[in-house]
Amino acid sequence: MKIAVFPGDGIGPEVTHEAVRVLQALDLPGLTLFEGDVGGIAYRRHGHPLPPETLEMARAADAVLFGAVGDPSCDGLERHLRPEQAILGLRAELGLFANLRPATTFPGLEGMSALRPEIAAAIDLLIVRELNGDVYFGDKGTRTLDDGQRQGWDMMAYAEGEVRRIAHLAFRAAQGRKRRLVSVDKANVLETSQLWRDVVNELAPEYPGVTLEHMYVDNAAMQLVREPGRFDVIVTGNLFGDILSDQASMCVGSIGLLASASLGERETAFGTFGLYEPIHGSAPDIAGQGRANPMATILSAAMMLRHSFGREADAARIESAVARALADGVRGGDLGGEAGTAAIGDAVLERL
Ligand SMILES: NC(=O)C1=CN([C@@H]2O[C@H](COP(=O)(O)OP(=O)(O)OC[C@H]3O[C@@H](n4cnc5c(N)ncnc54)[C@H](O)[C@@H]3O)[C@@H](O)[C@H]2O)C=CC1
Ligand SMILES: CC(C)CC(=O)C(=O)O
Ligand SMILES: [Mg+2]
Repeated sequence: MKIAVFPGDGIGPEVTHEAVRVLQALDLPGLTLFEGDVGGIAYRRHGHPLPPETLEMARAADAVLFGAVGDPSCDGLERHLRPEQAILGLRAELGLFANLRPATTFPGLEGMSALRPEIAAAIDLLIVRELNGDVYFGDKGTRTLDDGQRQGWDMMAYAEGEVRRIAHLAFRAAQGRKRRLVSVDKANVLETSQLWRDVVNELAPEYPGVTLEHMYVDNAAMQLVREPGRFDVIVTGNLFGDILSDQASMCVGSIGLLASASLGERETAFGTFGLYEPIHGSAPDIAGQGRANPMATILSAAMMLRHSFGREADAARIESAVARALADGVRGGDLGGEAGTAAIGDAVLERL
């Protein structure tokens, strides 16, 4: 079991450290961890946010545990050298087209939701976000118009094959859950979205047991806070999925709680190769203070054991330890409490 660990910037190393402690406590057979540089730290050490040796390390591993990248001091760099290119590059180079972002209420935490507790209590949804296309990967630039103004532009595009593979994955995910799929787009305005909707509709007859609904993204943002319990699986593009998942995190209680798995088609001896990371970023505002909540990263390690190593029992063990810590009142600053990063890690370890 070879795991490449890429801590990255800001709170990335702090939260990754706790997730590694949890993995090490599980007595996993043949567990080998190796660490690589990504993001701003990699730019400073190697002149590039995703150095070739880091990419090689990812390719040689069975799974990647990723912290976060992003450093305000790098925001003035040319775009291809910015820290964020590390995660975009890994997703593209490793063919990780499917980003699974589950959001489920934790018992006892309903009061921490930004929503009323009785509304938050019903949340149990999965956002399936396409991760290799959309405006994030289209051509982009800044040009000067005839009247002398600067204009920034980014191309949004989806090929039907890209939509088809993520839609199949989402239909199958819905089959294994409550069999309700909501496809989120902006087909009333965008051609990209109209194609998305057409392709999803073409596949629907292959999944007769799944109820398919289409929803415009503006309405979806509203429904997510009005009645999040109505959602089971949401499938959407890269940009909309990025935004809606941060929003879903506050419906549950904190961005420090939501994990993710990024999967492609590569199979290893143990399961599907994947990259696992919290949905949050490097949080420069709290970095270096030991205040970050590591639960999202710890829960991402659980997703790794499930999807990349077929170790459901170990995954469930971690998830239940996190849930029990929360039920026992262990709260980071993001949840109105006093527990620091290491104390939260300790609390999870004690309950494993
Ligand atoms: N996958 C990645 O590596 C991502 C990187 N980023 C990058 O991270 C940097 C900061 O971006 P922001 O927009 O501020 O988003 P962010 O997710 O880093 O932080 C947003 C807010 O949530 C808080 N927060 C985030 N994670 C937390 C945790 N585990 N515990 C407690 N509080 C937490 C932060 O303190 C901040 O107030 C940027 O450079 C951005 O590009 C952003 C999102 C994803
Ligand atoms: C930093 C971005 C590239 C991505 C992002 O915000 C995310 O994946 O959640
Ligand atoms: Mg994001």
